Parts: sequence; C-alpha cells; structure tokens
Amino acid sequence: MQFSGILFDLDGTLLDTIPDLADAANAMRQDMGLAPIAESTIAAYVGKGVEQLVIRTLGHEGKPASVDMVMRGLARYQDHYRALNGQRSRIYPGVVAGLQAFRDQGARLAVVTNKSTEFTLPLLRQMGLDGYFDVVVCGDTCERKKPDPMPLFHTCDLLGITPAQALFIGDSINDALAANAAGIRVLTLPYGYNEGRPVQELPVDAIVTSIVEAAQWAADATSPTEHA
Ligand SMILES: O=C(O)COP(=O)(O)O
Ligand SMILES: [Mg+2]
Repeated sequence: MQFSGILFDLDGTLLDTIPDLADAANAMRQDMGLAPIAESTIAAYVGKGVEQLVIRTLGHEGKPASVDMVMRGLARYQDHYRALNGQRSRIYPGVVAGLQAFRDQGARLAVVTNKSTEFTLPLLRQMGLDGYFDVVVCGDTCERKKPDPMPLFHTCDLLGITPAQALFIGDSINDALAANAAGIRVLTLPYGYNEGRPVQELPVDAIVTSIVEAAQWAADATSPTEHA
C-alpha cells in the first residue's frame, strides 16, 4: 500500500457518539431553563468542537446566546459530558476489522478529532480502540481545529510522514476541507454527521461505506505519480 499513515476522524467516523453528546447538550439546556431538542437536530450541530456545539445548541431557537450564557453553558455541558461520555456511544460496524486491515497493510494509524483531549482519550480506552493508534491529535492539541489543516500537519509530523504519504478518513466538511488544504487524500463515510448536509457535496477522493471498504480502497489505490 502506498499510504504509510492513515488519519481518522473520531465522531461520526469511528464512533457513533451522538446519543451521549445529545444527552449532555439537553442536560445543559435543562439547567439553563430550555426545553430539550431532538437528537437528530443536535447531530447537525456537531463537527466544529465543543464551543460551537454549545453555541449552536443554546442558539437553537434563533436568538444567539450571550457570551455569559455560552460560558455558563460550556461549564454545564462539560460537567454533563464528563459523566455521560461513552455511556451510549457505539463503534460503527466495520471499524475494528478495518483498523486491523490497515495495520495488516503496514500503516501507522492516528486519530485527528475536534473533540477535546479530556474526552477523547478516556473514550478511546473505554471503547477498546486506543491500542490501534500511534498518535491522537485532539481539538485542543493545536492552536486551530479542523477545517484548518494545522492538526493534520501536526499529525503527519508526529507520525514522521509527509502529507503525500497520508490518507485521511472522515465524515464531514471539516475533514474534507482540512485534508484538501493539507494536500492529503481524503475519503468520507456517509453515516456520520456532516452538519446536516449531504456527503455527496464534499470535495473528497471517494465515498466509502465502511472503514473496511476504505482499507480496500487504499490497497487498490494507485499513487498520483503512477498516472504521470
Ligand atoms: O467534536 C466535534 O465537534 C467533532 O469531532 P470529530 O472531529 O471527531 O468529528
Ligand atoms: Mg466527525
């Protein structure tokens, strides 16, 4: 296989975390005197990190939340998510077999998520996935989050590879834009949370149905220089 490092998004790609994210977001809303909102609505608010999730969830009724409300909401949300993280989250079908297939092809694996370190590391451990990854870069690891390419460059540096040797697999516009800006080829999965937009619109190399299929795609892919 031509790729020596495979970078994975977390929420909506490896793990279905929406039930816990939605429970925490609705518990925060209840603390602030607001009615609960549907899980599917909250799924469309996920993707740009915890601060944006809180801002979008508090602004659901159309009125932007004040800075004070956002600060209070963030503290409440983080307390709830600390308690709920991993409780109802599930590994998507094909993930474990797919990660193993990539490893069997000789690749080193990394997670590049907008989720905070505090929540990412225990979740990977709890799901039994931590052993697959050499590098984990979270939403607060670098100065900027996806869709900025900074966390992807940082991951490549930590893996000791160039962007041309990497493949990124994600579920959202943030993943596609970060990968394109970094010069990293990118696959997307249709089952995640693309901020409520169809994945067919994303600028990616291919849409695959599972991580197993992604491993097959990577094994079959020809390098850009082979077309020259
Ligand atoms: O925390 C988020 O907003 C999304 O996390 P992700 O980058 O793993 O999809
Ligand atoms: Mg995601």
